[in-house]
Amino acid sequence: MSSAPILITGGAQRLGRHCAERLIDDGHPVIISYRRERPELEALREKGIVTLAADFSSEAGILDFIARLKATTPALRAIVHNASDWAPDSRGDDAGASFERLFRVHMQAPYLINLHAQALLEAGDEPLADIVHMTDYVAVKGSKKHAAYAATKAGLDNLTLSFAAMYAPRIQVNAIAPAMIMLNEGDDEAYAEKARAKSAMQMIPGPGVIYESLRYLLDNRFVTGVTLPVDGGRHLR
Ligand SMILES: NC(=O)C1=CN([C@@H]2O[C@H](COP(=O)(O)OP(=O)(O)OC[C@H]3O[C@@H](n4cnc5c(N)ncnc54)[C@H](OP(=O)(O)O)[C@@H]3O)[C@@H](O)[C@H]2O)C=CC1
Ligand SMILES: Nc1nc2c(c(=O)[nH]1)N=C([C@H](O)[C@@H](O)CO)CN2
Repeated sequence: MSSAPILITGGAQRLGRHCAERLIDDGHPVIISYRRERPELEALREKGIVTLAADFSSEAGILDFIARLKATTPALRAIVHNASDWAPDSRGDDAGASFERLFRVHMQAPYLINLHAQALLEAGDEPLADIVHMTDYVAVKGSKKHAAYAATKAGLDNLTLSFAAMYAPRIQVNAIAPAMIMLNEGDDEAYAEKARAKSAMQMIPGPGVIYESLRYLLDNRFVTGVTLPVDGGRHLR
């Protein structure tokens, strides 16, 4: 078991929190980034998860997080770029600012963190290290209502190929492309029914399937430059 921690960005809730808790339960040290302080973070801290504040809405904010990450640990076993903003497209004056915000969290933050954290990943006590980009099924399909989100996730998906080539053979770089893993607050049964019908498996699985996919990538020593679809067979519908 590696003593170097695994970093999960945006790990204060939902999929990132689930993976952070499963990893620490499996004996891995974990660091998460969070944007908003809240009571739930205390429970994670009590489990031994290190929490670092991060706001990736500006380059300065990204670089400030990187500096504090480097001051927190001398090595990393893996980085999971999970932080994300599922913002619908705006048709107002803020459309450009909204696109820029999604570019920064989905593309610029993973790009700069990957560049600056290469040495941390290579300093780990295991022969290999991993970077995992959380993308989305819509990166290859597009989205009528989340075009900026889909485009910036597509950019993150492309970064998987470039960093996999740049960082082989010491660091594996892969992506996980989910679709409808868990509902959001306020999603009613009608929405859930529509969502279930979108995939061949006709279910909303919950975050366990993402942890299983992350485990596969972390445990496999011969997989890099790939995007793992975890979408219940959306392409079959
Ligand atoms: N949930 C699903 O069904 C699906 C999820 N995915 C992808 O899986 C990943 C996890 O999804 P999910 O758990 O729902 O994600 P969330 O929507 O819960 O977002 C995760 C975290 O990202 C953080 N975040 C958002 N914007 C910023 C920012 N500018 N700077 C720093 N942190 C930020 C938030 O922090 P805070 O709360 O502290 O503000 C939030 O807790 C995401 O990448 C998502 O795109 C893809 C398809 C389906
Ligand atoms: N950052 C987030 N990204 C996404 C979310 C979310 O809640 N946060 N949710 C989805 C939806 O489940 C979508 O897949 C439904 O079709 C997509 N991305």
